Amino acid sequence: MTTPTTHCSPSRSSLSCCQFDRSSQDDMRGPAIIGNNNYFLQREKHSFPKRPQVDLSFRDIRYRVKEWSIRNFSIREKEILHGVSGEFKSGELVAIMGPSGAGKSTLLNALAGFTVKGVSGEVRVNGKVRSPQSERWKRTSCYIQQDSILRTFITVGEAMTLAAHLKLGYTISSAYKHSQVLELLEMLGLSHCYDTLCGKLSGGQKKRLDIALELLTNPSVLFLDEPTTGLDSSSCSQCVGLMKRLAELERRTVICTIHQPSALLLEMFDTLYVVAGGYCIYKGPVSSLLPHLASVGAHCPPYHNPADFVIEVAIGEYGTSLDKLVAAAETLPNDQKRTVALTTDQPEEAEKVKEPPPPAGFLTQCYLLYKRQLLSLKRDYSLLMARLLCHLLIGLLFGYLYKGSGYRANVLANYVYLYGSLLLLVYTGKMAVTLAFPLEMRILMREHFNRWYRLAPYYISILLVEIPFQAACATSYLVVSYWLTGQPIETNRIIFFMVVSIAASLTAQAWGFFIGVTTPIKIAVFLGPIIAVLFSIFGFCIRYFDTPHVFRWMFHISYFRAGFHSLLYTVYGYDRMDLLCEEFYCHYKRPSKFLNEMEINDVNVVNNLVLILGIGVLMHLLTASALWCKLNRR
Ligand SMILES: Nc1ncnc2c1ncn2[C@@H]1O[C@H](COP(=O)(O)OP(=O)(O)OP(=O)(O)O)[C@@H](O)[C@H]1O
Repeated sequence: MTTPTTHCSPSRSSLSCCQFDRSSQDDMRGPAIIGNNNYFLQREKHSFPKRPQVDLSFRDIRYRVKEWSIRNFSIREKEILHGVSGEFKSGELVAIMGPSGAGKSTLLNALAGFTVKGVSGEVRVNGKVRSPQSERWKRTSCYIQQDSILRTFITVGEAMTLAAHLKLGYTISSAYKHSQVLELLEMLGLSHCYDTLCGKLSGGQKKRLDIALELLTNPSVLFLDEPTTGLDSSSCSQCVGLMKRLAELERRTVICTIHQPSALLLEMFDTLYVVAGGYCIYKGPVSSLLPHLASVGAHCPPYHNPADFVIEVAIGEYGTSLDKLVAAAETLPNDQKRTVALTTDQPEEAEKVKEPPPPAGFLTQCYLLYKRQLLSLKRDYSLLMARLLCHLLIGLLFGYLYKGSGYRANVLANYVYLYGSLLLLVYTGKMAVTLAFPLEMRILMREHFNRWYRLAPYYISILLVEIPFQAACATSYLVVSYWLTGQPIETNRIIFFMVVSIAASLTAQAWGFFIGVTTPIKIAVFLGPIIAVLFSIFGFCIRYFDTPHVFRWMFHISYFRAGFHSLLYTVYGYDRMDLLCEEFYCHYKRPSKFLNEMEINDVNVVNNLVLILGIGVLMHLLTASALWCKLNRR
């Protein structure tokens, strides 16, 4: 494998950075000047499977959310979109505009099917009612979020190749997929970044890579949430120019939300849909915007940017009320353009339409996602190394502090060592994933929604990395500290000790996944430790019969208690011989005496192990269910 570069370099393509810079300058001169020098206007070779053209219409779209009102101490319903309607044709570049908080992203999310909960109304695709969850719709469309969410430590080429394998499966040859990848990268002006790490791309390049990744299946409808936000004017023009080209070639429907574009950029859009306060105040061609506003008494001053003007009108700066604008928008004629949907009257066109190849199968998805995880970790191993080193160092420290406590009759020191060890393994197992997972969520949301893979392979690929690593960390700690503290060197005891400790650590990790998935990061930070401590006190220095009745159930479900008692029994049970007494009298010279007094003289280690692992499996199932709900019940 080639070493990834940290900046775009001319590799695998005749196109160079110098050409890119020149094209950027061309773009700044406006759309009319974008010529053959520009990457984005290079001819598409049409090697992608032809996809159906899609006309999208929507009626009475409403979005309601339930809000908790502290003042009234009740839940109230708030309507954000108030029954908007419209129609977007294939081959059109559509801009959804409006003041901040008008409902642009909400409308885009509802149309894309990204938001389902709370949305009512009807969306039709080529005249047929669309279900947002339908597989057919998901195959036809893609949704690109505002923030570019890419894995920073894989290269552009690797990201594209992996996406191609996942999305296009293995029914088509790797050579064909590679040619698709190269063609798309060339089309989007990213060929020279093939070996560049995604994290090192510029904002504009990231946006284009986002688009390239989704274009692999050649979707008919592209939804983009504020694709130009955060870009300079040159990159904005490039981005809108690219979207325009995507709409024109193959007559895709490209719909994006946009913040106050320049007059030049605005002209590149075919259709404008202006939202204010959750209502539509204009829908139609860009060229008809100013005449329409003039008809309601809002005259655009000369040399004023129409995009700025319509926003100013929407927020009432020209004295035109929202009601008047909404009423005027309702009188706008529907688009009379011919519907270009592929229906039975166009059999030869319809014949050319192909379903994209089936995506990779379950096991292949697991393998590819696992490979991606490993690749990222290989390049960014500092965190893993830190985790491993910390375990080793703490093992040395504990070993030093409790040196020899394993064979001495000073049982209390060993008792504290065993408790501390388990607490350490529970904390490190839990917190590492509790905090890391919320960051993963955004990538998962985007890729899962765009049908890259299913949830189960994704989750399995994460576990295939996290479980062995946590087990390795725990082992490194246990080996060092077990030996230094002088615990009994007997095969069975060593095996039980290691297995129980690692199992408890992995179950804590499962809890960590669950907390990370179900709670916001700020709450997860303290909820994780609180739960760990809560379960740990039941079993440590408190006996079952001393525990108030109301808390006794905690004994039965505490994997910490099960783990701790099993460790004590493994070390002191199974008829262990007398401990070394270096003083005149040692109360716990006989290990069985200690176990008797702690009321843990009949521990069944295997049963406890089953309980620990059972809770771990249960937590993973609950995590997967919570993830499924998050992904599918938005
Ligand atoms: N789930 C929700 N709960 C409560 N309010 C919401 C929710 N989703 C959106 N809103 C509110 O709806 C309004 C519209 O939000 P939206 O994100 O669609 O605005 P926008 O036009 O895209 O704004 P911007 O341009 O600033 O991103 C905002 O006032 C927002 O606070």
